[in-house]
Amino acid sequence: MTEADSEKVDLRSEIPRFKPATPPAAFGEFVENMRRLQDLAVSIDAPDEVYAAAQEKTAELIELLAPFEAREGKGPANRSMQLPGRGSLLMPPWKVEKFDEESVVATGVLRRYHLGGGGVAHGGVLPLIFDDNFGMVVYAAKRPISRTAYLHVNYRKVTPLNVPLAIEGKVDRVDGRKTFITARLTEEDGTLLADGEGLMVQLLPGQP
Ligand SMILES: CCCCCCCCCCCCCC(=O)SCCNC(=O)CCNC(=O)[C@H](O)C(C)(C)COP(=O)(O)OP(=O)(O)OC[C@H]1O[C@@H](n2cnc3c(N)ncnc32)[C@H](O)[C@@H]1OP(=O)(O)O
Repeated sequence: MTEADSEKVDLRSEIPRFKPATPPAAFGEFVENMRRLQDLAVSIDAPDEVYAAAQEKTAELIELLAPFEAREGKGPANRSMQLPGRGSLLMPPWKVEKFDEESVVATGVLRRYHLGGGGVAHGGVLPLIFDDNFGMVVYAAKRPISRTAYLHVNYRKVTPLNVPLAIEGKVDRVDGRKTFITARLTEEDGTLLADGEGLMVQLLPGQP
């Protein structure tokens, strides 16, 4: 078996196996600094010389990091379960609080770089949170590896920034290859902000 073959799941599908990572000590702080940079990049109103200095520093950073670019599943980003958002900058920095067959709960805040307009979260961020939750529900419920066929979000109230939020998703029903999942996004006091439903379809061998 080649190294590439050993990274495939043979019993359920051929998509890459999810392998949790134990990140190097400085990785978590590096990601948090990158998140802070994202907050600043979307919010600062600085003089030209500040942008010029920042541009030089970011160019240095790119030069430092570029030689270490690795294929999917090799670096710690997206696989570090103990870090907010699994250490992925794509994901909001939320922590998984519950991960079992009954449900998956994640909590966290949305921050400045998630701003849509009017001081509240961009509507497009919510499907990302729901989709990620659905993916974890499929894993936690030990359903076969699946992809999202559809995802429907009902926006019940605007979603505030910098306020503790929680999403809880669970399997609603199963029909052959199809797993239907429902989830609710709430504030700490239980106020419903959005609810969603999705269909995850089991991948067949050979499906990407
Ligand atoms: C420790 C572990 C931690 C884990 C952490 C990791 C978390 C990571 C989380 C990341 C998570 C990210 C996750 C992501 O974001 S996955 C990325 C987003 N999703 C995609 O890119 C999927 C693209 N689409 C496809 O690949 C195919 O269309 C799929 C595979 C979905 C189905 O194509 P396939 O050719 O295989 O199947 P089929 O067409 O015969 O359909 C099969 C059945 O399904 C029914 N159907 C299909 N579509 C729909 C629809 N739209 N509405 C209603 N029904 C629909 C269909 O009627 C049929 O039903 P039935 O006639 O049998 O009754």
